[in-house]
Amino acid sequence: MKALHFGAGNIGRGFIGKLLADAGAELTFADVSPALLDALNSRKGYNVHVVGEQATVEPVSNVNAVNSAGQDAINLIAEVDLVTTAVGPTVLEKIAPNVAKGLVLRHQQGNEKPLNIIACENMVRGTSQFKQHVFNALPEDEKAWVEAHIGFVDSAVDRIVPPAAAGSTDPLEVTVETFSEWIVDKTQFKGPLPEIAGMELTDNLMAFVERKLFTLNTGHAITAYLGQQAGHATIRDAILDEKVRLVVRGAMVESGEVLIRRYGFDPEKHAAYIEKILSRFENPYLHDDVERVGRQPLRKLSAGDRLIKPLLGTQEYRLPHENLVRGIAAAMHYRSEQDPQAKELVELLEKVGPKAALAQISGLPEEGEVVAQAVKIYESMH
Ligand SMILES: NC(=O)c1ccc[n+]([C@@H]2O[C@H](COP(=O)([O-])OP(=O)(O)OC[C@H]3O[C@@H](n4cnc5c(N)ncnc54)[C@H](O)[C@@H]3O)[C@@H](O)[C@H]2O)c1
Ligand SMILES: O=P(O)(O)OC[C@@H](O)[C@@H](O)[C@H](O)[C@H](O)CO
Repeated sequence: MKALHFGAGNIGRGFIGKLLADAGAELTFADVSPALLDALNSRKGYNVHVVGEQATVEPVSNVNAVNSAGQDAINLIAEVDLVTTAVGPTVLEKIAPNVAKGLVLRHQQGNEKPLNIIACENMVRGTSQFKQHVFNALPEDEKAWVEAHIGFVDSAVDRIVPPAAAGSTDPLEVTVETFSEWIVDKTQFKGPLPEIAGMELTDNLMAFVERKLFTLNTGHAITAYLGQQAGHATIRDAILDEKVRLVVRGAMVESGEVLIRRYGFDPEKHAAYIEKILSRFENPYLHDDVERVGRQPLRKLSAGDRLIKPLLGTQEYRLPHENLVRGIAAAMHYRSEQDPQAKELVELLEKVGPKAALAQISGLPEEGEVVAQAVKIYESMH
Protein backbone atom coordinates (compact mmCIF):
# COMPACT_ATOMS: atom_id res chain seq x y z
CA MET A 1 0.00 0.00 0.00
CA LYS A 2 1.20 3.50 -0.84
CA ALA A 3 -0.01 6.29 1.41
CA LEU A 4 0.29 10.07 1.47
CA HIS A 5 -0.34 11.81 4.77
CA PHE A 6 -0.88 15.61 4.87
CA GLY A 7 0.43 17.22 8.07
CA ALA A 8 3.60 15.87 9.68
CA GLY A 9 2.66 17.49 13.00
CA ASN A 10 1.88 15.94 16.35
CA ILE A 11 -1.00 13.66 15.40
CA GLY A 12 0.48 13.02 11.93
CA ARG A 13 3.81 11.72 13.20
CA GLY A 14 2.61 10.47 16.58
CA PHE A 15 -0.49 8.58 15.53
CA ILE A 16 -1.78 8.29 11.95
CA GLY A 17 1.59 8.24 10.19
CA LYS A 18 2.87 5.74 12.72
CA LEU A 19 -0.09 3.39 12.21
CA LEU A 20 0.34 3.53 8.45
CA ALA A 21 4.08 2.90 8.64
CA ASP A 22 3.53 0.07 11.15
CA ALA A 23 1.04 -1.46 8.68
CA GLY A 24 3.83 -1.61 6.09
CA ALA A 25 2.61 1.28 3.96
CA GLU A 26 5.11 3.10 1.77
CA LEU A 27 4.49 6.41 3.51
CA THR A 28 5.15 9.98 2.39
CA PHE A 29 4.30 12.98 4.54
CA ALA A 30 3.16 16.22 2.85
CA ASP A 31 3.79 19.37 4.88
CA VAL A 32 4.82 23.00 4.44
CA SER A 33 7.35 23.28 7.26
CA PRO A 34 10.89 23.22 5.79
CA ALA A 35 12.32 21.99 9.11
CA LEU A 36 10.01 18.96 9.13
CA LEU A 37 10.48 18.22 5.42
CA ASP A 38 14.29 18.39 5.65
CA ALA A 39 14.48 16.28 8.80
CA LEU A 40 12.13 13.60 7.43
CA ASN A 41 13.97 13.39 4.12
CA SER A 42 17.43 13.25 5.63
CA ARG A 43 16.61 10.78 8.42
CA LYS A 44 13.75 8.81 6.80
CA GLY A 45 12.36 8.08 10.23
CA TYR A 46 11.86 9.22 13.81
CA ASN A 47 11.06 7.89 17.27
CA VAL A 48 7.66 7.97 18.93
CA HIS A 49 7.87 8.13 22.73
CA VAL A 50 4.83 6.34 24.09
CA VAL A 51 4.53 7.43 27.71
CA GLY A 52 2.64 5.85 30.54
CA GLU A 53 3.50 3.58 33.42
CA GLN A 54 5.63 1.61 31.01
CA ALA A 55 7.29 4.01 28.59
CA THR A 56 8.44 2.71 25.22
CA VAL A 57 10.27 4.23 22.29
CA GLU A 58 8.80 3.04 18.99
CA PRO A 59 10.78 3.80 15.82
CA VAL A 60 9.06 4.73 12.57
CA SER A 61 11.21 4.09 9.51
CA ASN A 62 11.21 4.20 5.70
CA VAL A 63 9.23 7.42 5.43
CA ASN A 64 9.91 10.50 3.33
CA ALA A 65 8.29 13.88 2.76
CA VAL A 66 7.19 16.32 0.05
CA ASN A 67 6.01 19.90 0.03
CA SER A 68 2.20 19.76 0.10
CA ALA A 69 1.92 22.77 -2.21
CA GLY A 70 4.20 21.35 -4.90
CA GLN A 71 4.04 19.08 -7.93
CA ASP A 72 5.43 16.07 -6.00
CA ALA A 73 2.29 15.99 -3.85
CA ILE A 74 0.09 16.19 -6.97
CA ASN A 75 2.02 13.33 -8.60
CA LEU A 76 1.64 11.19 -5.49
CA ILE A 77 -2.12 11.72 -5.32
CA ALA A 78 -2.26 10.26 -8.83
CA GLU A 79 -0.48 7.13 -7.56
CA VAL A 80 -1.26 6.26 -3.93
CA ASP A 81 -3.95 3.98 -2.44
CA LEU A 82 -4.67 6.06 0.65
CA VAL A 83 -4.57 9.77 1.51
CA THR A 84 -4.93 10.89 5.13
CA THR A 85 -4.80 14.36 6.68
CA ALA A 86 -4.08 15.84 10.11
CA VAL A 87 -3.48 19.49 9.25
CA GLY A 88 -6.18 21.21 11.31
CA PRO A 89 -9.74 22.07 10.22
CA THR A 90 -8.84 25.51 8.86
CA VAL A 91 -6.12 24.10 6.58
CA LEU A 92 -8.31 21.55 4.74
CA GLU A 93 -9.57 24.23 2.39
CA LYS A 94 -5.97 25.22 1.58
CA ILE A 95 -4.82 21.74 0.57
CA ALA A 96 -7.98 20.98 -1.45
CA PRO A 97 -6.84 22.64 -4.74
CA ASN A 98 -3.69 20.50 -4.92
CA VAL A 99 -5.62 17.37 -4.04
CA ALA A 100 -8.09 18.21 -6.82
CA LYS A 101 -5.18 18.62 -9.27
CA GLY A 102 -3.82 15.24 -8.21
CA LEU A 103 -7.19 13.59 -8.79
CA VAL A 104 -7.44 15.10 -12.28
CA LEU A 105 -3.93 13.80 -13.05
CA ARG A 106 -4.91 10.37 -11.71
CA HIS A 107 -7.82 10.29 -14.14
CA GLN A 108 -5.64 11.53 -17.04
CA GLN A 109 -3.09 8.79 -16.29
CA GLY A 110 -5.83 6.17 -16.46
CA ASN A 111 -5.33 5.03 -12.86
CA GLU A 112 -8.66 3.29 -12.15
CA LYS A 113 -7.59 1.82 -8.77
CA PRO A 114 -9.78 3.03 -5.92
CA LEU A 115 -8.31 5.73 -3.69
CA ASN A 116 -9.64 6.50 -0.22
CA ILE A 117 -9.18 9.84 1.52
CA ILE A 118 -9.57 10.12 5.31
CA ALA A 119 -9.37 13.45 7.16
CA CYS A 120 -8.28 12.84 10.75
CA GLU A 121 -9.29 16.16 12.26
CA ASN A 122 -11.40 17.10 15.27
CA MET A 123 -14.52 17.79 13.24
CA VAL A 124 -17.90 16.20 12.71
CA ARG A 125 -17.63 14.47 9.33
CA GLY A 126 -14.42 16.38 8.47
CA THR A 127 -13.76 14.29 5.34
CA SER A 128 -17.19 15.14 3.96
CA GLN A 129 -16.40 18.82 4.51
CA PHE A 130 -13.02 18.28 2.81
CA LYS A 131 -14.82 16.61 -0.11
CA GLN A 132 -16.83 19.81 -0.61
CA HIS A 133 -13.61 21.86 -0.79
CA VAL A 134 -12.08 19.37 -3.25
CA PHE A 135 -15.22 19.41 -5.41
CA ASN A 136 -15.21 23.23 -5.39
CA ALA A 137 -11.72 23.02 -6.89
CA LEU A 138 -12.49 20.32 -9.48
CA PRO A 139 -13.43 21.07 -13.09
CA GLU A 140 -17.10 20.25 -13.67
CA ASP A 141 -16.34 17.40 -16.10
CA GLU A 142 -14.10 15.57 -13.57
CA LYS A 143 -16.67 15.35 -10.78
CA ALA A 144 -18.44 12.18 -11.93
CA TRP A 145 -15.12 10.31 -12.28
CA VAL A 146 -14.00 11.40 -8.81
CA GLU A 147 -17.37 10.43 -7.34
CA ALA A 148 -17.03 6.95 -8.86
CA HIS A 149 -13.38 6.24 -8.00
CA ILE A 150 -12.52 8.14 -4.82
CA GLY A 151 -13.82 7.24 -1.37
CA PHE A 152 -14.17 10.14 1.06
CA VAL A 153 -14.21 8.40 4.42
CA ASP A 154 -15.11 10.16 7.67
CA SER A 155 -13.35 9.26 10.89
CA ALA A 156 -13.00 9.94 14.60
CA VAL A 157 -9.47 10.21 15.94
CA ASP A 158 -8.40 10.19 19.57
CA ARG A 159 -4.92 10.34 21.06
CA ILE A 160 -3.54 13.21 23.12
CA VAL A 161 -0.34 14.38 21.42
CA PRO A 162 1.15 17.63 22.73
CA PRO A 163 4.11 19.29 20.98
CA ALA A 164 7.59 18.05 21.89
CA ALA A 165 8.90 18.99 25.32
CA ALA A 166 10.31 22.51 25.67
CA GLY A 167 14.04 22.49 25.04
CA SER A 168 13.92 19.66 22.52
CA THR A 169 15.92 20.55 19.42
CA ASP A 170 14.69 17.59 17.36
CA PRO A 171 11.76 18.72 15.15
CA LEU A 172 10.67 15.10 14.70
CA GLU A 173 10.54 14.13 18.37
CA VAL A 174 7.01 13.24 19.42
CA THR A 175 5.53 12.08 22.71
CA VAL A 176 2.14 10.39 22.84
CA GLU A 177 -0.13 8.90 25.48
CA THR A 178 -0.69 5.14 25.49
CA PHE A 179 -4.39 5.43 24.62
CA SER A 180 -5.39 5.68 20.98
CA GLU A 181 -8.56 5.25 18.92
CA TRP A 182 -9.13 5.72 15.17
CA ILE A 183 -12.60 4.82 13.98
CA VAL A 184 -13.58 5.11 10.31
CA ASP A 185 -16.88 4.87 8.46
CA LYS A 186 -16.72 1.58 6.60
CA THR A 187 -19.72 2.44 4.44
CA GLN A 188 -17.78 5.17 2.58
CA PHE A 189 -14.79 3.19 1.22
CA LYS A 190 -14.23 2.52 -2.45
CA GLY A 191 -12.77 -0.92 -3.17
CA PRO A 192 -11.79 -3.50 -0.55
CA LEU A 193 -11.70 -2.36 3.09
CA PRO A 194 -8.10 -1.73 4.21
CA GLU A 195 -6.63 -3.82 6.99
CA ILE A 196 -4.60 -1.51 9.18
CA ALA A 197 -3.94 -2.52 12.79
CA GLY A 198 -5.33 0.24 15.01
CA MET A 199 -7.94 1.40 12.47
CA GLU A 200 -11.42 0.32 13.56
CA LEU A 201 -14.28 0.12 11.07
CA THR A 202 -17.86 1.02 11.93
CA ASP A 203 -21.18 1.61 10.21
CA ASN A 204 -22.28 3.91 13.04
CA LEU A 205 -19.63 6.62 12.85
CA MET A 206 -21.70 9.59 14.02
CA ALA A 207 -22.13 8.02 17.44
CA PHE A 208 -18.36 7.65 17.82
CA VAL A 209 -17.53 11.09 16.41
CA GLU A 210 -19.98 12.83 18.71
CA ARG A 211 -19.04 10.68 21.70
CA LYS A 212 -15.39 11.69 21.30
CA LEU A 213 -15.76 15.33 20.24
CA PHE A 214 -18.56 16.15 22.67
CA THR A 215 -17.03 14.40 25.66
CA LEU A 216 -13.24 14.49 25.47
CA ASN A 217 -12.90 17.69 23.46
CA THR A 218 -15.72 19.44 25.35
CA GLY A 219 -14.04 18.63 28.67
CA HIS A 220 -10.57 19.37 27.31
CA ALA A 221 -11.53 22.84 26.03
CA ILE A 222 -13.26 23.77 29.28
CA THR A 223 -10.23 22.54 31.25
CA ALA A 224 -8.05 24.84 29.12
CA TYR A 225 -10.31 27.88 29.38
CA LEU A 226 -11.09 27.62 33.10
CA GLY A 227 -7.48 26.56 33.73
CA GLN A 228 -6.16 29.72 32.09
CA GLN A 229 -8.62 31.81 34.11
CA ALA A 230 -7.33 30.18 37.30
CA GLY A 231 -3.69 30.82 36.31
CA HIS A 232 -2.72 27.25 35.36
CA ALA A 233 -0.32 26.68 32.47
CA THR A 234 -0.96 22.99 31.84
CA ILE A 235 -3.97 20.73 31.45
CA ARG A 236 -2.74 18.51 34.28
CA ASP A 237 -2.50 21.42 36.74
CA ALA A 238 -5.89 22.70 35.62
CA ILE A 239 -7.71 19.39 36.03
CA LEU A 240 -6.13 18.82 39.44
CA ASP A 241 -7.77 22.07 40.56
CA GLU A 242 -10.99 20.87 42.22
CA LYS A 243 -12.98 23.95 41.14
CA VAL A 244 -12.03 23.41 37.50
CA ARG A 245 -12.56 19.65 37.67
CA LEU A 246 -16.08 20.04 39.06
CA VAL A 247 -17.20 22.16 36.10
CA VAL A 248 -15.35 20.01 33.55
CA ARG A 249 -16.91 16.79 34.84
CA GLY A 250 -20.29 18.56 35.08
CA ALA A 251 -20.08 19.72 31.48
CA MET A 252 -19.11 16.25 30.22
CA VAL A 253 -22.03 14.79 32.17
CA GLU A 254 -24.43 17.38 30.69
CA SER A 255 -23.17 16.66 27.19
CA GLY A 256 -23.29 12.93 27.96
CA GLU A 257 -26.97 13.08 28.86
CA VAL A 258 -27.60 14.32 25.32
CA LEU A 259 -25.42 11.58 23.77
CA ILE A 260 -27.13 8.89 25.86
CA ARG A 261 -30.53 10.01 24.58
CA ARG A 262 -29.38 10.55 21.00
CA TYR A 263 -27.37 7.36 20.55
CA GLY A 264 -28.65 5.04 23.28
CA PHE A 265 -25.27 4.76 25.05
CA ASP A 266 -25.25 2.74 28.25
CA PRO A 267 -25.22 5.36 31.08
CA GLU A 268 -22.79 3.37 33.25
CA LYS A 269 -20.35 2.82 30.43
CA HIS A 270 -20.59 6.48 29.49
CA ALA A 271 -19.85 7.52 33.08
CA ALA A 272 -16.76 5.27 33.00
CA TYR A 273 -15.75 6.85 29.67
CA ILE A 274 -15.88 10.29 31.34
CA GLU A 275 -13.77 9.14 34.32
CA LYS A 276 -11.19 7.61 31.98
CA ILE A 277 -10.97 10.93 30.12
CA LEU A 278 -10.43 12.84 33.38
CA SER A 279 -7.56 10.47 34.18
CA ARG A 280 -6.08 11.06 30.69
CA PHE A 281 -6.15 14.84 31.30
CA GLU A 282 -4.23 14.19 34.55
CA ASN A 283 -1.52 12.15 32.80
CA PRO A 284 1.69 12.94 34.73
CA TYR A 285 3.86 11.90 31.78
CA LEU A 286 2.50 14.48 29.33
CA HIS A 287 3.15 18.21 29.37
CA ASP A 288 0.18 19.74 27.57
CA ASP A 289 -0.24 23.51 27.66
CA VAL A 290 -3.67 25.08 28.09
CA GLU A 291 -2.71 27.23 25.08
CA ARG A 292 -2.54 24.21 22.78
CA VAL A 293 -5.85 22.82 23.92
CA GLY A 294 -7.59 26.22 23.92
CA ARG A 295 -6.23 27.15 20.46
CA GLN A 296 -8.57 28.71 17.90
CA PRO A 297 -11.36 29.78 20.28
CA LEU A 298 -13.59 31.01 17.42
CA ARG A 299 -13.60 27.49 15.94
CA LYS A 300 -14.29 25.99 19.35
CA LEU A 301 -17.16 28.43 19.98
CA SER A 302 -18.75 27.84 16.56
CA ALA A 303 -22.19 26.27 16.18
CA GLY A 304 -21.15 22.70 15.31
CA ASP A 305 -18.20 22.40 17.67
CA ARG A 306 -17.54 21.01 21.17
CA LEU A 307 -19.14 23.76 23.30
CA ILE A 308 -22.20 24.99 21.42
CA LYS A 309 -23.38 21.72 19.81
CA PRO A 310 -23.72 19.91 23.17
CA LEU A 311 -25.48 22.96 24.58
CA LEU A 312 -27.97 22.91 21.69
CA GLY A 313 -28.51 19.23 22.49
CA THR A 314 -29.40 20.05 26.10
CA GLN A 315 -31.95 22.54 24.80
CA GLU A 316 -33.38 19.94 22.41
CA TYR A 317 -33.88 17.42 25.23
CA ARG A 318 -34.66 20.05 27.90
CA LEU A 319 -31.69 19.11 30.06
CA PRO A 320 -29.50 21.18 32.42
CA HIS A 321 -26.51 22.99 30.93
CA GLU A 322 -25.10 25.18 33.68
CA ASN A 323 -21.55 23.83 33.38
CA LEU A 324 -21.47 24.03 29.59
CA VAL A 325 -22.52 27.68 29.82
CA ARG A 326 -19.73 28.29 32.34
CA GLY A 327 -17.28 26.74 29.85
CA ILE A 328 -18.57 29.00 27.07
CA ALA A 329 -18.15 32.07 29.28
CA ALA A 330 -14.58 31.01 30.12
CA ALA A 331 -13.82 30.50 26.41
CA MET A 332 -14.76 34.14 25.79
CA HIS A 333 -11.95 35.11 28.20
CA TYR A 334 -9.31 33.03 26.39
CA ARG A 335 -6.21 35.06 25.56
CA SER A 336 -3.11 34.04 23.60
CA GLU A 337 -0.55 36.26 21.94
CA GLN A 338 0.30 33.56 19.39
CA ASP A 339 -3.25 32.80 18.33
CA PRO A 340 -4.86 35.00 15.63
CA GLN A 341 -8.33 33.75 16.59
CA ALA A 342 -7.76 34.77 20.23
CA LYS A 343 -6.88 38.27 19.00
CA GLU A 344 -9.92 38.36 16.73
CA LEU A 345 -12.07 37.35 19.69
CA VAL A 346 -10.75 40.26 21.77
CA GLU A 347 -11.32 42.69 18.89
CA LEU A 348 -14.88 41.50 18.41
CA LEU A 349 -15.63 41.70 22.14
CA GLU A 350 -14.33 45.28 22.18
CA LYS A 351 -16.18 46.25 19.03
CA VAL A 352 -19.67 44.84 19.59
CA GLY A 353 -19.71 43.80 23.26
CA PRO A 354 -20.00 40.27 24.72
CA LYS A 355 -23.66 39.64 23.89
CA ALA A 356 -23.44 40.40 20.18
CA ALA A 357 -19.98 38.83 19.94
CA LEU A 358 -21.11 35.51 21.40
CA ALA A 359 -24.22 35.47 19.21
CA GLN A 360 -22.15 36.21 16.12
CA ILE A 361 -19.52 33.54 16.84
CA SER A 362 -21.84 30.79 18.01
CA GLY A 363 -25.03 31.40 16.05
CA LEU A 364 -27.00 31.42 19.34
CA PRO A 365 -29.87 33.95 19.41
CA GLU A 366 -28.57 37.24 20.79
CA GLU A 367 -31.67 37.82 22.89
CA GLY A 368 -31.88 34.22 24.10
CA GLU A 369 -31.55 33.00 27.68
CA VAL A 370 -28.27 31.14 27.13
CA VAL A 371 -26.42 34.16 25.76
CA ALA A 372 -27.69 36.22 28.70
CA GLN A 373 -26.52 33.53 31.17
CA ALA A 374 -23.11 33.18 29.51
CA VAL A 375 -22.55 36.94 29.41
CA LYS A 376 -23.50 37.27 33.08
CA ILE A 377 -20.93 34.62 34.02
CA TYR A 378 -18.37 36.11 31.60
CA GLU A 379 -18.74 39.52 33.25
CA SER A 380 -18.47 38.03 36.74
CA MET A 381 -15.18 36.36 35.71
CA HIS A 382 -13.41 39.70 35.05
N1 LIG B 1 -2.66 16.64 18.91
C1 LIG B 1 -3.73 15.99 19.33
O1 LIG B 1 -3.82 15.61 20.51
C2 LIG B 1 -4.84 15.65 18.36
C3 LIG B 1 -5.63 14.52 18.62
C4 LIG B 1 -6.69 14.20 17.77
C5 LIG B 1 -6.91 14.99 16.67
N2 LIG B 1 -6.11 16.07 16.44
C6 LIG B 1 -6.39 16.83 15.23
O2 LIG B 1 -5.35 16.62 14.29
C7 LIG B 1 -5.17 17.80 13.52
C8 LIG B 1 -3.71 18.23 13.62
O3 LIG B 1 -3.42 18.52 14.97
P1 LIG B 1 -1.94 18.50 15.53
O4 LIG B 1 -2.05 18.61 17.01
O5 LIG B 1 -1.19 17.40 14.93
O6 LIG B 1 -1.41 19.91 14.96
P2 LIG B 1 0.07 20.29 14.51
O7 LIG B 1 0.08 21.77 14.43
O8 LIG B 1 1.07 19.61 15.37
O9 LIG B 1 0.20 19.65 13.05
C9 LIG B 1 -0.34 20.22 11.90
C10 LIG B 1 0.68 20.05 10.79
O10 LIG B 1 0.09 20.50 9.58
C11 LIG B 1 1.08 21.18 8.85
N3 LIG B 1 0.47 22.06 7.87
C12 LIG B 1 0.02 23.33 7.99
N4 LIG B 1 -0.42 23.79 6.80
C13 LIG B 1 -0.24 22.77 5.91
C14 LIG B 1 -0.49 22.63 4.53
N5 LIG B 1 -1.02 23.63 3.81
N6 LIG B 1 -0.18 21.45 3.94
C15 LIG B 1 0.36 20.43 4.67
N7 LIG B 1 0.63 20.52 5.98
C16 LIG B 1 0.33 21.68 6.60
C17 LIG B 1 1.88 21.93 9.91
O11 LIG B 1 3.17 22.33 9.41
C18 LIG B 1 1.97 20.86 10.99
O12 LIG B 1 3.11 20.05 10.80
C19 LIG B 1 -6.15 18.83 14.06
O13 LIG B 1 -7.33 18.79 13.31
C20 LIG B 1 -6.43 18.32 15.45
O14 LIG B 1 -7.67 18.72 15.94
C21 LIG B 1 -5.08 16.42 17.25
O1 LIG C 1 -7.02 19.84 18.22
P1 LIG C 1 -8.10 20.80 18.65
O2 LIG C 1 -7.63 22.21 18.65
O3 LIG C 1 -9.39 20.58 17.96
O4 LIG C 1 -8.38 20.43 20.18
C1 LIG C 1 -7.34 20.46 21.14
C2 LIG C 1 -7.32 19.17 21.93
O5 LIG C 1 -8.51 19.04 22.66
C3 LIG C 1 -7.17 17.95 21.02
O6 LIG C 1 -6.10 18.07 20.12
C4 LIG C 1 -7.03 16.66 21.82
O7 LIG C 1 -5.75 16.56 22.36
C5 LIG C 1 -7.34 15.45 20.95
O8 LIG C 1 -8.56 15.60 20.33
C6 LIG C 1 -7.27 14.15 21.71
O9 LIG C 1 -7.73 13.12 20.91
